Amino acid sequence: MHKLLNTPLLRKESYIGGEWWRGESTLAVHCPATGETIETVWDFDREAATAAVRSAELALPMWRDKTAKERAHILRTWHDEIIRHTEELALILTAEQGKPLAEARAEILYGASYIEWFAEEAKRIYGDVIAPPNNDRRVLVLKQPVGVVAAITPWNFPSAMLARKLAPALAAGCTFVCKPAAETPLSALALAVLAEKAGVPAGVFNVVVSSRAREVGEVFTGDAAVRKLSFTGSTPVGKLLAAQCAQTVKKVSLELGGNAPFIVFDDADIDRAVAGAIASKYRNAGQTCICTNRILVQDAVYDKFIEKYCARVAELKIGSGFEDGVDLGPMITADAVGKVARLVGEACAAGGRILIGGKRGNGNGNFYLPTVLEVAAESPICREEIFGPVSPVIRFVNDQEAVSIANDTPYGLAAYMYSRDLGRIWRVAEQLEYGMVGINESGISNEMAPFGGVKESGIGREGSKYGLDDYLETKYLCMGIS
Ligand SMILES: NC(=O)c1ccc[n+]([C@@H]2O[C@H](COP(=O)([O-])OP(=O)(O)OC[C@H]3O[C@@H](n4cnc5c(N)ncnc54)[C@H](O)[C@@H]3O)[C@@H](O)[C@H]2O)c1
Ligand SMILES: O=C[C@H](O)CS(=O)(=O)O
Repeated sequence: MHKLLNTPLLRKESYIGGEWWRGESTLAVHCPATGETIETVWDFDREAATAAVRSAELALPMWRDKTAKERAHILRTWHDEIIRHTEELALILTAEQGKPLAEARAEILYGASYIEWFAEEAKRIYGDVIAPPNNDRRVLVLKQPVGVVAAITPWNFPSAMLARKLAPALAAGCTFVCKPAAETPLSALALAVLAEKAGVPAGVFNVVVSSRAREVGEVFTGDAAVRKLSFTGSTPVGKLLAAQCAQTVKKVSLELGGNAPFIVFDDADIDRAVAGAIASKYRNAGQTCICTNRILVQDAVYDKFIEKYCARVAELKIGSGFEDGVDLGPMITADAVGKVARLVGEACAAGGRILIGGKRGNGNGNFYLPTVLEVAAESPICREEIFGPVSPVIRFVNDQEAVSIANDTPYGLAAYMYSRDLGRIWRVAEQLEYGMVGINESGISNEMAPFGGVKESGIGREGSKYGLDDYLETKYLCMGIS
């Protein structure tokens, strides 16, 4: 395996209460490009999850009572340590998740940007003094940390999705326990190494690695000391966890699945639209929540778009994320490849036509060729989150048809539209039932913007000035002064 093995950031133990825990059983972490085992890590269960919650509960008063400036300094130091170790973190990420190194480096920097952002926002948590209804009292509002936060994160961005949660939580004065995806635990453990180095106090940040997700989830959602669950993952699991949280009325942040439409109108800059669609569709081999899931192209420019788009797809290079010049790495597992193959087969059975790709890649890795197929809006592939390198393309006639097709899904995370008509942009963007809309731009993710969805794509926002609210409680003080 790549030279990453010699980095002290590579840990087997889970990080609980400021200690590195060794367990009684292990789980293997595989390289999706080759199938080889890159590391075995200790595999924990509900007891360790409970111990982590107790550690976070014990550390809460100390962390909550630090000044905002003290918390900000520690977060900023953590950010600086991450930046200093970007290359090692990126190598670990590519090894366990498979994405090209350039994307892995970008993810590390992207996650670090949330820690930097909320180190700054920590000092901007404001309350209110409100005009009283009577002169014998004063009305005040305090913002206070929610308390112990539990997080469960996915394998597709194993570093950034964790950073996007821990940053606002710790900035607000909360303490934090998390369970990374069992496919990609190493990135979270590497962040814990740097947390310790940056002076994050024991018990403030805890990482529990487990193959028994349900067990750990039952602790995180059931323990009354946990006052908030922040989950990023599939919509079905998000629904299950939210229901479990209801028993103790926890706050929840849910960043769930997507079914992004990418709408190309007849007045669009076609070259810009092609570039935007390639970037949005094939990043992380199509395994991102905001990947384009359906491409809608207006009749008058359909043939021109298809010709240019397929030419660009044909140039995409797939291979190991460690290879120079690779555009697409492997998918996370063989099952993930199987799901994509099933969706393509169903689309073809329903009348879809493959224009390029449509089959598994060579070698023993989890590869699927970048694929474009023409489908009807009703095709089964348009109903599911593909989460793979496949572009279904749909032809439409008028604006209202495009909006109707785009909104015809339970999901509402990201949508994209390309047009140069200002009136059309406003009319369509306001009608799209999505939390985020890219207009002539598909690179929409950054720490300064509120990331999140509507409908069955989630609850809450991550990043931006709005992101801190999800980790704060509002307390009203009515002070009699007579
Ligand atoms: N909206 C966003 O910001 C965002 C970001 C990344 C991924 N996602 C979504 O995540 C999905 C892909 O990630 P995934 O395959 O890891 O999703 P997943 O829902 O299968 O797993 C996500 C996490 O939940 C855990 N988990 C699974 N079942 C659980 C249970 N019963 N109890 C407790 N924990 C459980 C997993 O171990 C993992 O850590 C896609 O749907 C994608 O759209 C959304
Ligand atoms: O997969 C979901 C991620 O949130 C995508 S991004 O890294 O935020 O663009």
